[in-house]
Amino acid sequence: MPILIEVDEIADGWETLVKEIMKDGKDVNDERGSLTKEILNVMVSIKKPFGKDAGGDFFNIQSNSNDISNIRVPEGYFWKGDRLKTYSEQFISDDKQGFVYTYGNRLRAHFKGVDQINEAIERLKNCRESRRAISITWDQVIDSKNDEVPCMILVDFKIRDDKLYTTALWRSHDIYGAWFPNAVGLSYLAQYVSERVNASIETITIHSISAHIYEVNFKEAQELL
Ligand SMILES: O=c1ccn([C@H]2C[C@H](O)[C@@H](COP(=O)(O)O)O2)c(=O)[nH]1
Repeated sequence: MPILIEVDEIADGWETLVKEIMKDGKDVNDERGSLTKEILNVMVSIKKPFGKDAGGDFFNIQSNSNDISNIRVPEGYFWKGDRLKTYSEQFISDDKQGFVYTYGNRLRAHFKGVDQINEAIERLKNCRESRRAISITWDQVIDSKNDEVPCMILVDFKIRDDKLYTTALWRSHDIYGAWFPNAVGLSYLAQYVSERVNASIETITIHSISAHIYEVNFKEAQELL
C-alpha cells in the first residue's frame, strides 16, 4: 500500500519515515548482499522545507531567499553544516567533481550539454502553468551496465498561484543515511529555480519507490521509536 506522509519540515519527514520503516518495513536482501527493511512507494510532502519561519511575507515583501543553514537537522545526525552545504551545491553544479555521477551534472550537462534546469526555468517563464518543466537523470545507455547509478530519477517543477511545487522521484532511497541530505539538496535546487521564476517555494514532494533502512542502522533507527 502506498503511503503519504505530510510534514512541516524536512527533519519531521525523516523522523516519521524512519519510524514507519522500522515498524512496518519488510526484510529485503539487496544485490550487494545487504539486509534492509523496506517499504514500497512512500511519498513525503514537506510544507516548509526551509523551516517554519522561512521565506514568508515579512512586512508584505515577498522574499524568495532562504538559507539551507536554517534547516533543522535531526538531533545528533551526522549530515550537517558545511558537509550539507557542499552536498547541496552538487545539486546545482554541472561539475561532476570526479564522482561517477552527480545530480547537478546529470541535470545540467550530462545529456549532450543540455541544461535541463535552465530549460525548465525557460518553460515556466514562457508559461507559468506549464506541465513540461521536467528534468531527468537516468541515462539508459550507461546506467543499464554501471554499478553506481542515480537514485533520484526525475525532478518536476510546477507553478500554481505563483507558488513553486517541486516533486522528485527516487527509485531507491536509503532513508537513514541519504534521504535527509537528498531532501536538503533538492530544496537548494528548488530555491535556485524559485528565484529565477519569481515564485515562492511551496510543498516539496519526495516519492521513494524503495524506501529502505540498512541493517547497520537498525539500532540507531530503533532508538527513534
Ligand atoms: O542520492 C542517493 C544516492 C544513493 N542512495 C542509496 C539508495 C540505495 O541504498 C543505494 C544505491 O543502491 P542500489 O539501489 O543502486 O542498489 O544508495 C540514496 O538513497 N540516495
